Amino acid sequence: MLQVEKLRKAFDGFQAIADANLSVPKGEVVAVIGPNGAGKSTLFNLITGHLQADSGHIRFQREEITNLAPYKICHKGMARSFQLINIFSSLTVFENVQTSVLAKHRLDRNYFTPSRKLLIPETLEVLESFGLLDFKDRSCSALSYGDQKVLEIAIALGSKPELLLLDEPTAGMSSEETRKIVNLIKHLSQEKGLTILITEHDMELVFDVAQKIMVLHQGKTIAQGLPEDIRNNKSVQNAYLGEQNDVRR
Ligand SMILES: Nc1ncnc2c1ncn2[C@@H]1O[C@H](COP(=O)(O)OP(=O)(O)OP(=O)(O)O)[C@@H](O)[C@H]1O
Repeated sequence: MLQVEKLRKAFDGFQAIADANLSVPKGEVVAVIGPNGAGKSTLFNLITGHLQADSGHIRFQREEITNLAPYKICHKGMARSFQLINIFSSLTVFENVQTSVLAKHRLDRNYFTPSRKLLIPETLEVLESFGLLDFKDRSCSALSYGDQKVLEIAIALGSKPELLLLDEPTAGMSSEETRKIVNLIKHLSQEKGLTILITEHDMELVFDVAQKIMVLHQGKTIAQGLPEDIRNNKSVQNAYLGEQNDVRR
């Protein structure tokens, strides 16, 4: 579904992505792991068009999407959540999800009908599937951190994507909130057949949810394969030596 080939990106001469290669098969959960500063967020920003690549290729559903604008990539069926929660905190839970459902149907610029009257059943359906129906009229700022993250994923899915990118979805979460996100990822993958690309420092989570793992080190893909192969890979173990997150744990 997604192929990244020989991708490169430098910031003022610093090669943040030096040679990234990644293949995400349809229907799988694929994790990108790597020590701090390996280039995981930069890679995500390149894939979603939030950064421009210097060279290399990104193909989504066999179509070249390298350096397209983020909204064009989104309309092709890719959605993401960010490392820091990215919701409109002054809007209600319902309004946040409705905004993304409207965008999917390209009704966010409909000047003739008040947008709050559009696509109500579809918005309610998304809220229900995420267990957020009871909170629909609440201001987002009143939600717990964990529920805000669930809401952010619900917003991303409001656009009915084929591929969902999750950038460190459990950063800063309690173990209970983390469990909720793990269950959500499994549900979206197993029940809804969604393809998911995730970056995460929590190795327990990665080995629990991912069918395939790609390891990034100093901007280069150093390994890509089944979780067990990655766990036993010597270069991966070396890349993690001295790091807080030991891949063998
Ligand atoms: N806009 C930027 N300008 C300059 N350098 C940047 C920029 N964005 C990232 N970098 C650098 O690129 C490298 C990779 O950063 P990136 O955030 O992609 O790593 P990461 O693997 O996501 O790290 P972490 O796990 O800590 O989130 C780092 O050295 C970072 O300082």
